[in-house]
Amino acid sequence: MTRVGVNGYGTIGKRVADAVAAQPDMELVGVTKASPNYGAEAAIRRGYDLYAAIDDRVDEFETAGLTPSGTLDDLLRAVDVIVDCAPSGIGARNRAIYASHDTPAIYQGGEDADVADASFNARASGDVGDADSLRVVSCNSTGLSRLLAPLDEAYGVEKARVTLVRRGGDPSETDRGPINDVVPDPATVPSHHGPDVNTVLPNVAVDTAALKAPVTAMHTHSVNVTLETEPSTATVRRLLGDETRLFLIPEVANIDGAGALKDYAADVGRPRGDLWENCVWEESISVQGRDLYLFQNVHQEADVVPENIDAIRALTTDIPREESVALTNETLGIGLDSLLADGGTVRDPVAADD
Ligand SMILES: NC(=O)C1=CN([C@@H]2O[C@H](COP(=O)(O)OP(=O)(O)OC[C@H]3O[C@@H](n4cnc5c(N)ncnc54)[C@H](O)[C@@H]3O)[C@@H](O)[C@H]2O)C=CC1
Ligand SMILES: O=C(OP(=O)(O)O)[C@H](O)COP(=O)(O)O
Repeated sequence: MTRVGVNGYGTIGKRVADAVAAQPDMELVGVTKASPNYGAEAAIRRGYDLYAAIDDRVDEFETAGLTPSGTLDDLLRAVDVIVDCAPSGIGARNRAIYASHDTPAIYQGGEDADVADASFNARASGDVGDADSLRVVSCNSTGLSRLLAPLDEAYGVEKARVTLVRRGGDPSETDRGPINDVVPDPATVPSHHGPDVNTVLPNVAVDTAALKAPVTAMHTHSVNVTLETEPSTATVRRLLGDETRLFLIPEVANIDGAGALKDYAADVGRPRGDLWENCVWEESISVQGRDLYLFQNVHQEADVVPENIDAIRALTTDIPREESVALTNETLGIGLDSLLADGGTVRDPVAADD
């Protein structure tokens, strides 16, 4: 049983905590919060042991009636691995604390790649060897790595070009922007996403350009990949459809954007309406010569969560990657196979294309 702590119970941390608690081979020892806000109260209501992320704030928790089980140091003494889910940049500052306890650590994509011994994506990374720390690449890079790895293996990727329309902030981030604009962010090319993908897929040529839009639900990627061979549209659809962490949205489902996707996720019982899979519009997948085009959406709050679970196993056990992925998928319920997929309007043109 791997004893796990989560440092930073925010958007990512609370989801990672739930996912850890669902694993048969992991024990969630506790979670930290920096302040005794509604998130701290919710953690206690969910039955998680709450620790103060910052030593001298214990009084604040006590005053709020949320007496913590201890501080981050206490948590680190009780775990085999810590998952850092603190705000971007704080993870790098926490590194020395984890090192002082000799505690293996997993960091998130808001940190620079050199925060850890290796960057990680369950589908794309090679063996992590004897790494003592891993960094799960960002939500957008996770979405791109899951897509590009099978394409490169099957057909070879000569060059991928991706335009990312990023959500301005998460639904709870009222202070985020833009409010009424679409902003190149960064205005320079490439954005950090292509180089981030290369930390797990070093041999795949990928250029990324990014914008921010005043939406909160999901990121949208417009993808063009020049392949080294000329597969048919049908075979690419089949290849991507066989990937467990890619959900091919059937045309007949009439899901036209992030609003309907999140609605569907909630309707089928996903916790918090989370979509752990990349969501690829099946009818958008088209091959012209060696050029592949498609649109996909990425739920930024959720897609890195299963990757964190597989990163924990990669860091602390000898369980083979495929076994870990299968167990994570099974315990979380990953693999949205739409009941509509075989009866919809999309399959007919595919059959004709074969
Ligand atoms: N929100 C997103 O869309 C995604 C975020 N990430 C990355 O995940 C990491 C966490 O991001 P979010 O969950 O969005 O942040 P968040 O702001 O929602 O949550 C961070 C949590 O850390 C706590 N915290 C503050 N100071 C701390 C400290 N010194 N030590 C420990 N905890 C502290 C806060 O109380 C808060 O609960 C960042 O690296 C981010 O770039 C990665 C993928 C997607
Ligand atoms: O890791 C993320 O995005 P990224 O892949 O664009 O770096 C998360 O969506 C966090 O993005 P934010 O830095 O806008 O909060």
